[in-house]
Amino acid sequence: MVSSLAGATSPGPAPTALTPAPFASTLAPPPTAAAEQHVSAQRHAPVSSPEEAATAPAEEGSPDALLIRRAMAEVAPVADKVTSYFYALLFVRHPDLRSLFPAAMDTQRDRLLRALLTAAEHIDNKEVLVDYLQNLGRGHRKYGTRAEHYPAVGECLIGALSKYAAGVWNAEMEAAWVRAYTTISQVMIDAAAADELRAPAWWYAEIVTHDLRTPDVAVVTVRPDQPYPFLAGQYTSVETPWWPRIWRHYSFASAPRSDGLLSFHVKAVPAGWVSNALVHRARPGDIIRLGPPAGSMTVDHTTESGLLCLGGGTGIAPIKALVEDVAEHGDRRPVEVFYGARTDHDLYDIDTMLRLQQSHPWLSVRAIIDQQANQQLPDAIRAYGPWNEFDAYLSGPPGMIRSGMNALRDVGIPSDRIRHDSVEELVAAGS
Ligand SMILES: NC(=O)C1=CN([C@@H]2O[C@H](COP(=O)(O)OP(=O)(O)OC[C@H]3O[C@@H](n4cnc5c(N)ncnc54)[C@H](O)[C@@H]3O)[C@@H](O)[C@H]2O)C=CC1
Repeated sequence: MVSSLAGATSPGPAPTALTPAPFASTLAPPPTAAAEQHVSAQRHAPVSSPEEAATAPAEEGSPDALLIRRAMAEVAPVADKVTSYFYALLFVRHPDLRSLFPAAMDTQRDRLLRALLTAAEHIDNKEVLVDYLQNLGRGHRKYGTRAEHYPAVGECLIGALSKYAAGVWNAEMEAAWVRAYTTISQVMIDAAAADELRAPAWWYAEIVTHDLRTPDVAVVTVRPDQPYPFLAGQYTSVETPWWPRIWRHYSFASAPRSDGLLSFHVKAVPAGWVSNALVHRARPGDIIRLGPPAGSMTVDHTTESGLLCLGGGTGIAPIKALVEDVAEHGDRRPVEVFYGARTDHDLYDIDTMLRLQQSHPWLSVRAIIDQQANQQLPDAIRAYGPWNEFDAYLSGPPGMIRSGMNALRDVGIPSDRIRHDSVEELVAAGS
């Protein structure tokens, strides 16, 4: 399945052969309301905005990275056009691929650009890139993506870039993109192939309980059709029967349970198809689909450091899972949870957290209500501490993650001891 990008390119000489693959989410059908989901967990994941990425110092990096960034900077002002043209090319030239994507493509649009920026930003940082792409490769199995689809995506990607970066595009730049895409696609294809040997592409799960905690937050518990291995602090993707091929990420709200059940905290957000369906439509007996587990916001059981956990809104879900995980390991490490919400009505899971606090002397839970405290969650930690012996966990809306990173660094926790979900999607959620 080696292919060439030749046909897709405009100026410049012939292409390098390529073993294709899509950038991050190009074949992934995702989504809309960015707030409806959170994403890939990474330890001290690089969080930068598209604007920052586009204006990153152009002079640093390998020759390929410089060429890639140059093209990115050129297309940044017309990102929407590039994305539309890319999908138009893909579906016209490869109509068989259309069925891998959701019926409504409007929400798909900016994911490609984000994925490109992420890949371009990290092209020199193999460790981060490989982790990210392996995850994507595994995650693409549930969309029905196969190795032979990747060349088509590569062709159309280069086709779209060469058209909109025409002012700077040349043979050298094209070769750099081809090399990058070849690497990217191969990592994804290999990860998917390895995963195929040990796990299904997706799981079916039946909703067993549906607990509406506030007018727009539900705790949904499901029973997967076969064992679902995961770690506390991870997340999965969820597809409902009402919106085929539209997947959203949700963190597991409990550590793995002996009865195999999984639970999620879902907030219905404006224009959030999946979240509204899960909160307002789903009932026990309904069947949803789950993708594989992902994310590295997990407890490091090799250390005895304390855990400082910040959970904002439904971001408390994985924090609860982490607390249960520490309890199950009998570690008795200090765990300090700050649970932030806009009003006291939004503290929908405070009873559970307080019950956990009662059972575990090493656990402290503090509710921070914006209105009452006159400050947002991350600032609250400054009044406590010292925190230099703690690892930190951040879970919540993108703006909270950003200001949480700053607050944590200010109180002496280095970024390599801070874990949180989400790289580029947090950014795209536009805090
Ligand atoms: N693993 C993760 O990171 C998870 C993330 N989430 C995300 O958490 C969000 C939850 O939404 P809601 O419940 O509506 O939360 P929300 O928007 O009501 O915020 C909850 C609290 O976080 C703090 N906060 C919010 N924005 C902030 C900012 N810009 N700077 C500092 N602090 C800020 C405030 O204290 C606020 O009360 C969603 O975006 C969801 O995708 C949800 C579950 C897991």
